[in-house]
Amino acid sequence: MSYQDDEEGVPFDGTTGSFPKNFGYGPYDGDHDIISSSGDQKPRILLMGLRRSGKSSIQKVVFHKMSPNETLFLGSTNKIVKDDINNSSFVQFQIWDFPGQIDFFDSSFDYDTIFGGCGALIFVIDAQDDYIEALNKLNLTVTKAYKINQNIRFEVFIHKVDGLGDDFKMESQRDIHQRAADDLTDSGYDQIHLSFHLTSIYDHSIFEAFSKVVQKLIPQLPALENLLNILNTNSAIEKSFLFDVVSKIYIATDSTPVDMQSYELCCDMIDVVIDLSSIYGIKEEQDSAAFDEISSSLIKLNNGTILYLREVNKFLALVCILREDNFVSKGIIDYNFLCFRKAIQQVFELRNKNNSSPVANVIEGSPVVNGTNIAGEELST
Ligand SMILES: Nc1nc2c(ncn2[C@@H]2O[C@H](COP(=O)(O)OP(=O)(O)OP(=O)(O)O)[C@@H](O)[C@H]2O)c(=O)[nH]1
Repeated sequence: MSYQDDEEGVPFDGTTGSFPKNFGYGPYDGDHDIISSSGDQKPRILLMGLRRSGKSSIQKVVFHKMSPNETLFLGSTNKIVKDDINNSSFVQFQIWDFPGQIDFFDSSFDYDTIFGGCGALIFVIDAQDDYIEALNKLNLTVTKAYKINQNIRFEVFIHKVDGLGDDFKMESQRDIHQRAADDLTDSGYDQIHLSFHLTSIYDHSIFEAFSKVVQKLIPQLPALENLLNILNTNSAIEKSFLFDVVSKIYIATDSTPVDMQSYELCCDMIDVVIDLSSIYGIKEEQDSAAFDEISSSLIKLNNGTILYLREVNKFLALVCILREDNFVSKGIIDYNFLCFRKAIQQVFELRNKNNSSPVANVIEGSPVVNGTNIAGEELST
């Protein structure tokens, strides 16, 4: 393994790491942006489910770096806990962690406000427990929320699957999926779409599932995916992820399927880079961070694969997987990366300029044409 601090990394336009704070996040369909009670435009993600299903643990592990074992000592949540995910992170939204014993007939809860401004609702089901009661609650929650806000995305985390064998895991998922769909049909809501994810805080599955939830709240996702596809094609890269460095959520990847092993490798690489930078990379006299505009790393695996990380801005890193034979043209890859980085910045700048302008919509729909990025520059092949 080799680690290198890329000294010749070109500072980007003098604006690297200084993207405007408001990235224009909103519901994916762009019909209306979510305004929180404080007036901020921030998508809201609700965490619901029965008591002890693992809601608070998920939030703490993914966004507060709590180790999974420490969650054993978490107390029960007895009121709605609102968490602003915006400190030093690209991923900006609010997570509302609900108490498991929430009663939908309690008049003290203002459901119009709660569901009205919500982007995604994650319902957590403990797969190690009997899930019949959880399915009843899921049905009640989803139908109630849908009546108030039809734009909510419903995500079901079949959680704590670390304790289950592979066959049992798949069988539980099939059974839960089937029963939940039947329940919705019985209550006359078969138009509601539920997405299912198998998760555990003891591996990367919870980060992967959360990545997918967050991606659906990023209006620029098609543009980002297209840019990654173009970068891959022109640089002989096999897989690339755009990571939020702090949470290790990937906010976009190219259109090839994600396999867990590649995702885990890339997460581990970010850990290695941050750890090494914290020890050797921080200059004492400056107030510098472990991840900055010259952060870059190259790891050669003994199976002829290369992991290549480059800083995109102070929140985002591009992590690529490619074959060692294709890395001979590193100059081209680096040039293409600079075009990619510039295009990404333009996507967000345009979005920020005018959230609802026709220009922003064009960019969401067709950001890149025939190997040319939206900056009009050709990528090298
Ligand atoms: N095996 C396993 N245990 C988990 C997992 N996630 C959470 N737990 C455990 O589940 C227990 C309950 O977790 P909490 O996060 O407190 O559950 P909660 O849903 O917030 O509970 P309430 O606040 O009562 O609604 C804790 O002991 C966690 O360690 C997981 O992925 N696998």
